[in-house]
Amino acid sequence: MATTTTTNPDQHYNRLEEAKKLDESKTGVKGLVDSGLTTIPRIFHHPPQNSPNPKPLTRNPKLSLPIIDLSSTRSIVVDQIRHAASTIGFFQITHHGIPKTAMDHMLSSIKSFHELPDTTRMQYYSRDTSHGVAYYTNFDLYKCKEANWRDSLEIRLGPTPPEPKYVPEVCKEALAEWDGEVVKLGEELMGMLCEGLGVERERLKEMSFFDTRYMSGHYYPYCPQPELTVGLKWHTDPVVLTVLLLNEVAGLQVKHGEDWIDVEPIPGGLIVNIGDILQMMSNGEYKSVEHRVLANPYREARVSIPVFFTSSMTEKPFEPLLELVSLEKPAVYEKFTLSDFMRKYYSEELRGKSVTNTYKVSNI
Ligand SMILES: O=C(O)CCC(=O)C(=O)O
Ligand SMILES: [Fe+2]
Repeated sequence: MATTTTTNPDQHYNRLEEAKKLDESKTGVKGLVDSGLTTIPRIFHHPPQNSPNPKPLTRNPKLSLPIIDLSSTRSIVVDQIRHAASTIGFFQITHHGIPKTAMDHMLSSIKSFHELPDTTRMQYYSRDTSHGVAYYTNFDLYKCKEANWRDSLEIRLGPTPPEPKYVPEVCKEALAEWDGEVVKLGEELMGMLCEGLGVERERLKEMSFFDTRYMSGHYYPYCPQPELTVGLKWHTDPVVLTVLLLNEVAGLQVKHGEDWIDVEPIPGGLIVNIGDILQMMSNGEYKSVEHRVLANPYREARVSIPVFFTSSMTEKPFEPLLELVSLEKPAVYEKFTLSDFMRKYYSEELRGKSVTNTYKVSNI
């Protein structure tokens, strides 16, 4: 029987029942907040090492993400991107060419979706992503040990967008505009990331990186006990590259050594981070770094919209780019396929670096 109980004998609870109850409400954690609850269900309780309290992980206020002005001289930008991608794995970009109006429009349409009346929102609730649109809470709700205080509206952008009938009306207009802008930016970033590695950008195109992209419109409502849970557990992104649009409510943290860096979004800026696939293709040169989101203690909802770029070649064996492999620097990763990688990633709850580790060449 799939029922899980905690190891703490005085805190037995039926995990599966709680998961089902939440799922069957079809209104996510937003629905829980709207019901006026003051304590969070047991399924959201994280062990202290995941959540910021009672033992906060050390935080160094002096550390911050590099900010890269894309309108600077190209060689300087390439150098800054290469450096950030090889160290902290995250950077913030400004003057990236996407109009502020398109960003604001995208953020407000996702917020509006999550704030639609329950009965309207419920019609979209599903864990089936085959139509290209799915609204759910916690993609790994039935697999994870502890759930996150967030809901998501996942939308496939390419190679084929979903049929319009599946796309919530409040998002339609913003979405079309956003995809057009973000694809151009993604291509530009990828060109510069390749240049930083000394690799022809055509090499990544051959692998059809970038034809597959999807976005998640995440919504982190107010949490009445933010010290007991998280908005999103620490993880790395199982993709090539992520471009992340955030509203002004704080919460994202990036791991750097033993520190967690608070990400402070600049109005009009975007966050970029390296995914696991690019880490492996770059033979470990670029870093896919662990990050997490704290539970939102503010009445104002936190909205975040990552666009994930990846490839549609799910069965093609990938390996670190040969240009980056030499006698002095042998391949760090074995051949892998995206389908095998994704199967491993989703077979367990978010679990940080361990999936890329499974492809590490054992003798180095
Ligand atoms: O909400 C955020 O700021 C980050 C979301 C994220 O890391 C993800 O969806 O993979
Ligand atoms: Fe992420």
